[in-house]
Amino acid sequence: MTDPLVQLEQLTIRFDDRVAVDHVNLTVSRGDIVTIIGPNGAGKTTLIKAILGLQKATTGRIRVTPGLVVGYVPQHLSLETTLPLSVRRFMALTGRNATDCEKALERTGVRHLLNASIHHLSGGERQRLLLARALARQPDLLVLDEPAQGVDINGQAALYELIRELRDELHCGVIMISHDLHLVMAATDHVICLNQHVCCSGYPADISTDPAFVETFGQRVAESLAVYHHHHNHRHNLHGDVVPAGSHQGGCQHDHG
Ligand SMILES: Nc1ncnc2c1ncn2[C@@H]1O[C@H](COP(=O)(O)OP(=O)(O)OP(=O)(O)O)[C@@H](O)[C@H]1O
Repeated sequence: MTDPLVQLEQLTIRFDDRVAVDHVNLTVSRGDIVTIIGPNGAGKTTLIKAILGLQKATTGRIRVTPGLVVGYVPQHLSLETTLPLSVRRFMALTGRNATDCEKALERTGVRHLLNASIHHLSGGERQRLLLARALARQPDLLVLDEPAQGVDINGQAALYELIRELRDELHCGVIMISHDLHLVMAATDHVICLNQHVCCSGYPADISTDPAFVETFGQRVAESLAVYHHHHNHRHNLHGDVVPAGSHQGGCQHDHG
């Protein structure tokens, strides 16, 4: 099924005179797992915030299916550390009943922590709790901002596997930001390499061999993911600005074809 949940059309977001997101087209449908990769400051979180309705478009359109239920796992969770807060209470803040909350915790593998203080959770446990909170809403769309941060390497693979399973069970769409390139390549249907604008996008196997990817992430990363060459019509520097073809400024090189 290809029910579009979110469509971005030529989305551009500027902060003063700086372009954070530049003419991005993107569709997330039910059943999709779309992963956004890109260097620091590439506009990934800004793009996600636009999908969540937390950031206005400067130009372009953000279309969201009416009544869309979104489950969001943020990059940072700021909590008042002096206030005691158990996992049970944290989950109750979703407004879902205890059974739904416990089911969600069970599904993400942290039900045994029900009475633990959320301030004492490990990085991996915290991510699974945040995923359970998102899951308790029975979302149509899961939005995950670096879901595997603080998770050890074995745990990362398991977490991405869990995300795939949840996609299948809920038949939801998933859009996530990730820096774990190897795991992303294995666990994603569609990758978008963002550097303000979309440098390259497609199936993981194609992206990993795209020169735009090589330019953005460096030769070493690219070599570990295999490389092929195709046509380019421009380059851009490390700030994401387009520079004329043939220029030797560092950055990402690609076409929009
Ligand atoms: N509210 C804001 N006001 C002004 N500038 C902002 C605002 N939010 C983000 N920016 C700028 O927009 C650019 C993109 O930021 P964003 O957080 O989207 O990048 P990112 O790709 O998620 O980076 P990272 O990988 O480091 O998390 C950055 O230069 C950032 O400083």
